[in-house]
Amino acid sequence: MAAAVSIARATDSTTLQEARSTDYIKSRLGSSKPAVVNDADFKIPIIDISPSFSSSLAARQAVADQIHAACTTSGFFYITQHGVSTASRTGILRQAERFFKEYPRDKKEEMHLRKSKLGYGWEPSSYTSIAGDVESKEAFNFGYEGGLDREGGDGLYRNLDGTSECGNMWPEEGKLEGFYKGVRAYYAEVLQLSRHIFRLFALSLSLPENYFDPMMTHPGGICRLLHYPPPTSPQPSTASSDEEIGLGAHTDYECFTLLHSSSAPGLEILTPSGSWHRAVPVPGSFIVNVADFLMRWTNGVYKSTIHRVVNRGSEERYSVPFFFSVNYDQVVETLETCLKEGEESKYPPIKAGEYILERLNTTTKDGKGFFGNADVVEGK
Ligand SMILES: O=C(O)CCC(=O)C(=O)O
Ligand SMILES: [Fe+2]
Repeated sequence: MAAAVSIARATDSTTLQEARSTDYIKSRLGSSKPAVVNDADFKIPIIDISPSFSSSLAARQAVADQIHAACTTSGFFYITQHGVSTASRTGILRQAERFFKEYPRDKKEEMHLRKSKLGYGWEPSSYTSIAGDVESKEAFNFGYEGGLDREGGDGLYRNLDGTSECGNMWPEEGKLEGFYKGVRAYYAEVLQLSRHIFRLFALSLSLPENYFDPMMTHPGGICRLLHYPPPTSPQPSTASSDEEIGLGAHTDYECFTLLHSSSAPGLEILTPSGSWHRAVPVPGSFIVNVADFLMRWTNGVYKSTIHRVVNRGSEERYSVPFFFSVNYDQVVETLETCLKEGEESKYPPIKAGEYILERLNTTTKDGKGFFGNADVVEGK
């Protein structure tokens, strides 16, 4: 991989109209023949990653090989025996529920998304829309800050837009006691786990295990608390054209996502034939999915698969995706080892933070972002 690249255009821009169509999302995922040609090959394996904590390289490689198989087919897999404590996992879901149910509405308004240049803060349902649907989700978003990282970085962390002041907005401690403590305990653990998994991704691509280490010295990691209320009317048990969408069809933008959720299902993954596969929560696991950077590094060999959320049941669904990125000032460009003789990269180089911010901004009505934008309400 070239050490320095000059980028004529910072990103391969997404226009608002383009960003609203599933066909467009698909087109962003490359045009080469997919490794999976039918749904029968589409698997979401459950991978016990305990051997990856072994001192034996062969044991770590064996886990990485299972990751490789998942990433080249569905782009999704569950991980178990990952080491993140039950206390943190239970704690973050409890804090999510408290925030959505107990934190006063006027206080939520004070930390509204439109006050953030970075997509952080309170995101009321329907304020944003990823694919033009009216979405039932309500969210709270926050990013990396030193206090959330047990290992500490190299001190060079920069926001998505290159600025350096902390952009997070937190609920008032007196009004939601213990919220930050619960969030920090969880974030610190999933950040550490993500660093570990990123090394497994390197092994999975036959790269040295520490290949990506210089790219995660001050990594970005956006964490999202999400609430999907039960639908207002009974939903079909399988996909139809008129369901109440929790979160519209999309791919994730970063390296990979670690998803933790309550027991209510909702995540649906687009299969090669175009049907929606329901990924039920497996107790104690995380769902891991390949996101766009890994797709771009591998020239599409690793699948950044379209997914969405529909709550079809009668329970509230809470979920907590953690979007692990490389350093936001890192350029992501196709790995030479992933290009066959004479093959061209399908993806121009991009700067990590700029790409993520641009894609986040397309979830607003005018495509220009949340900041200062009072009128972003979506709906068809
Ligand atoms: O809530 C979920 O289950 C998935 C959320 C998701 O896909 C996202 O926020 O990117
Ligand atoms: Fe997602």
